[in-house]
Amino acid sequence: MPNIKQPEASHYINGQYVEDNAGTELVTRYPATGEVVASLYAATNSIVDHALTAADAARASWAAMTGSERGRILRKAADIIRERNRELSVLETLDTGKPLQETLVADAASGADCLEYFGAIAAGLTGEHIQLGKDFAYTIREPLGVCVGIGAWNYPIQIACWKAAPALACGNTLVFKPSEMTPLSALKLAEILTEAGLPDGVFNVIQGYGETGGALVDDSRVAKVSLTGSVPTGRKVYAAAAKGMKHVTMELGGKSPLLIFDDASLDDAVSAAINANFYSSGQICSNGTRVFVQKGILPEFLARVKERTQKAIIGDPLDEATNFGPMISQAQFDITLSYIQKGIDEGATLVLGGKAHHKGGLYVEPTIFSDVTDDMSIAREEIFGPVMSFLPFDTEEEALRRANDTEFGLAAGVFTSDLTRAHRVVAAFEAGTCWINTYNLTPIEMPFGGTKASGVGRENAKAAIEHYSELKSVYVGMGPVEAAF
Ligand SMILES: NC(=O)c1ccc[n+]([C@@H]2O[C@H](COP(=O)([O-])OP(=O)(O)OC[C@H]3O[C@@H](n4cnc5c(N)ncnc54)[C@H](O)[C@@H]3O)[C@@H](O)[C@H]2O)c1
Ligand SMILES: O=CCc1c[nH]c2ccc(O)cc12
Repeated sequence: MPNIKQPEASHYINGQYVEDNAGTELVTRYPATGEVVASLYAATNSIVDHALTAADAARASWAAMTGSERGRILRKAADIIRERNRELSVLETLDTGKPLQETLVADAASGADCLEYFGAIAAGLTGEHIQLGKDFAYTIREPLGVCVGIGAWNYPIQIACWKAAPALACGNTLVFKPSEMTPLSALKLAEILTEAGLPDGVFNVIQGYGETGGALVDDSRVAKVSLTGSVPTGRKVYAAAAKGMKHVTMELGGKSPLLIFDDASLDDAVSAAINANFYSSGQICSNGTRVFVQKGILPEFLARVKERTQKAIIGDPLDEATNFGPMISQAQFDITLSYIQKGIDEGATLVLGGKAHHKGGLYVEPTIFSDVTDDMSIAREEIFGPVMSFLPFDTEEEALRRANDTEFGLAAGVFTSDLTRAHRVVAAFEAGTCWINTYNLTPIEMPFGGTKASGVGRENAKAAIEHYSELKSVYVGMGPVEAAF
């Protein structure tokens, strides 16, 4: 493991590192070997208050700057992230265990894209003029105030940027709490934003477990909460935010369907099914883990997926040849293996994998099940691990009914060469993000988010602006004012 410089302290508030070693210790380990990467402390009440006080104090002057001024800082931060992509990617690999081959292209890079995108549109965030005869109205687009971001562990810097960039572009300030399992890259983002010229207090990072997140959500100074996490956490955070009538964005879990029709380009569909289940060792919220395949092509499709999956290079995530890494944590490793056992016990056929990988560490083999039925646990519950389930279907109507028969609604995909069918199917999907003849592409220019239990609101694209600002309506009477008496 490369020697990484320990962060100067656990938290970043008001443009500088801050420590309070009265907090609970928070140790982050390299999932490939269990070696300690860094040792930090969770926020005490005083750190939570310090961060919120800083964000509240910075609010007025940040909101008073022009969009162009704010945008310039975000774009500069994007440039610095790109210059330091390798260093940030190594850090992300150490924290998450994801292959460097992935983090070099998907994590900080997506964060930079996001800062650049919102940096570019910041100057154009305006209200509108509404002519009403001789009277008129106009709207003023205002920031919400102090926002709180709470992150999951699978895409730490990407999640921090997907929240910070739109929040800051709209003139809000932010306190971000990364997942307790991946605390490091958000601190680097804070350093970079300061270097890019961000005024102190506008972006703050504090570490902690769920209770720190809870303390942030409950604070009366907070106007908005954006959570990326599981559905059970989402329910708690949404309920707590509702007490204070706060705005929310909820980016939660999923059990997304991927429908492969018999007229699909099989090579493309096989690649998509592999990406949709094994990229990041299956630890992606929008993964297409229920792969519905039309009966006629199922044997060949399954054979091709199996053959290609056997070529996965499982190894040290820091080796750029590795394309399949360990699970993030012992808990995620145990959960995944227990679902695999449930799959076997409930009668699915294990086609490939199914075991802890012989290399040791927290590796679970890429696993494929066929003969999966809709009622099985592996077809109903989010696993968040490398477990692909094949479900055969006969007709479009049947596939759609079964695809939608879930509490989740994050994402869905369809492979077919029949364009009419493709659009008909996505129109019927109960999911916030859909793909036709591809899967899991999440460019910043496209809104991302879920319906049903998978979430509320959208990240990225212009849609995110509506979730980080609100409109004040102003009616202008040009006279005279008439009254009944
Ligand atoms: N929709 C998306 O964009 C998206 C992206 C990535 C991950 N996810 C989902 O995230 C989950 C995996 O991440 P995880 O295990 O870190 O999720 P999690 O729900 O356990 O934790 C997420 C974050 O919430 C915090 N938290 C926990 N309890 C809290 C509480 N009561 N109040 C405030 N904060 C609290 C945690 O400390 C962590 O920072 C999966 O379900 C996955 O699908 C969703
Ligand atoms: O889980 C994090 C966000 C996300 C959802 N789908 C994808 C696909 C590829 C990524 O790099 C990130 C994500």
